[in-house]
Amino acid sequence: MSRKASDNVEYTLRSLSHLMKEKRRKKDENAGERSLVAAESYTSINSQGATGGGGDLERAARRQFQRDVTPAFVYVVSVFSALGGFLFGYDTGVVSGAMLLLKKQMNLTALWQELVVSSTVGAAALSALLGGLLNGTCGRRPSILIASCFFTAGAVVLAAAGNKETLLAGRVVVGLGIGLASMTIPVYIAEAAPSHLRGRLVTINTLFITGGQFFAAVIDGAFSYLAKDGWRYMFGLSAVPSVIQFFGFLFLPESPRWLIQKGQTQKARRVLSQIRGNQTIDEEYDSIKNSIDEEEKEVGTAGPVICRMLTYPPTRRALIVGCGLQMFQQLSGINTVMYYCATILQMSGMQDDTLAIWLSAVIALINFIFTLFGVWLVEKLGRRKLTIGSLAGTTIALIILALGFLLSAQVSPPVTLYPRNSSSENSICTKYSDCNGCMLDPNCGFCYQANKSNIVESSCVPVDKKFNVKAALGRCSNESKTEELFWAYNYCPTPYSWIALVSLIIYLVFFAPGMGPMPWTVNSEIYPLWARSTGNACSSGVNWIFNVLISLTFLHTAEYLTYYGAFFLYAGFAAVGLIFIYGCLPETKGKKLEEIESLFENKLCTCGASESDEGRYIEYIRVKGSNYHLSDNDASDVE
Ligand SMILES: O[C@H]1[C@H](O)[C@@H](O)[C@H](O)[C@@H](O)[C@H]1O
Repeated sequence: MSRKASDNVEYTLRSLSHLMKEKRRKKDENAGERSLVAAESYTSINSQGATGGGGDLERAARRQFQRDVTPAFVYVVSVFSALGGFLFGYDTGVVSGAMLLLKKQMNLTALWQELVVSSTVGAAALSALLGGLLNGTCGRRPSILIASCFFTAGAVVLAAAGNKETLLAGRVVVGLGIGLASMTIPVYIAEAAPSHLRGRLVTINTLFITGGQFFAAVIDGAFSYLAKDGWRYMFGLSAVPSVIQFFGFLFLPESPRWLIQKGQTQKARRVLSQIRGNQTIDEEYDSIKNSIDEEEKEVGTAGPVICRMLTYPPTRRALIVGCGLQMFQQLSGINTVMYYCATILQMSGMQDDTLAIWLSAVIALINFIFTLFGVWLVEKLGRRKLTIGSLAGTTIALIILALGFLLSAQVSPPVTLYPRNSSSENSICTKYSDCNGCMLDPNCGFCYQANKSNIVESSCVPVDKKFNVKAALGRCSNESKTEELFWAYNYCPTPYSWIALVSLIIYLVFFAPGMGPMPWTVNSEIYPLWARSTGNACSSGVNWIFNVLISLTFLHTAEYLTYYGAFFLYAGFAAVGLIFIYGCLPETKGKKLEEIESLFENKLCTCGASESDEGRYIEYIRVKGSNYHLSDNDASDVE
């Protein structure tokens, strides 16, 4: 054995024996047992692999220890739950590709298209708000089972829909599932996870949301070639994960915290032992039970939960932070980017419909990959730093996006050709003197003749409302474009269009790891047990309401404020959000759910717990500079 390795082993054994003595002295059974497990595994690894050198030993010990501390079952629980996140992402994402085919096959007017898209989001808002009641009274598990029934039923109705009314009904049913899943799943995972992994496991749910959005974009691309019934497959496929989730949850347990709250002691103990593996659960059980009893004494049990939450300062503050986070997530325009990225990409010069669909898939993939970064970063940086860094980057990206559009608007090509006999239909568009004005009017498109990338002659003409891909009359009304004649609907040919594409990517690189997942993660942890369902119902409801508001108003906002105005507006919202989060979001990393309420005891906006706070509840054994996270007790034990 090398000198360095033998030093390490000796040092470790001394630390461990010291730790065990301390533990025995304190007669703390739980912590003592856990240390023993770690000590045994560490010593056995040392005796087997001493030749491997200090680094290998340390890594092996850490791996062994993590296996002991985190049984695989909690990962199984999280992944099955996160299938609900996948369906949330899939069902909100798939509609844009399905719509391209549907509007032709079912002759959908603009109003019907808008109804089919936003009915889901509206229903999600409603069911998220009502889901709090279901969660509180029936439990998390039945709520998830009901959500998967909604997902499956919605998928079947949509895939079989014979008319637009059935289509609308199917989208509403799917929306009910999305809303219920979006508020229940983060809570369920947070209540089952051990505190040192909670952030990571809840963030996996958002990873699945973005995964669902990416998968939807790929399915949209693949089935877009099946012009006749491609949309049926797009919608119907979502029945597969929802059925898997349903059957999985028949075997998965109820949240132990909910069971304790409802007084189902034996069952709660059984579930807790099941998800904590070979660790003793007495300490965790007692701390949950005590905190419920104390809260009941302090807040009482009379009256509706929302009233108690609003009159009790810590939960009122938590609610403001939780709803604020969800509101600013949507106000920073993520869904404008996700729903309209094909349009935004077309504006940056990609004229081909299929190419735009595939590029949307690339954008969704970027969102997914960078959410994965969030999963990795959340337990390293903590929620606060991650959210602040993410929103700061998002704000800058929005400003660049807006500047890109501003620059494009300034060099917007002028209209040079006006029809000689302007009919009434024509006159809506003849009032525009350049492409920018023409593009912003949904009734008009820009028809231009280009000669080696120079625009020679151009006019603003009414669009053929049915397909948007050609003009209703005059030049460009013939679908077989001549070589030099181009039709630009919703965009203008300018040399600065690439800025939109680049800033869209920067936007997602910053948004995805922090502002995407953190509002969900933080909301799953900041409320005490009695207020958790209601708190999450309210904040998820706020998320969906602002989602509808922003995505429904984007095109109108762009019409009134122009595109750069709209993005400057979102940048302004994001900047206000940054101030709010900087002032009000405390760090919850590593804290037990029962400890988090204390962060909201002081008046709002003095938060931002320092790293040194962790000394209170994180125990380390130091092996020459390497820290092994052992238990959630007082660090002074090992000093
Ligand atoms: O956290 C998610 C995620 O960032 C999605 O990409 C977005 O579409 C949702 O609205 C949001 O809630």
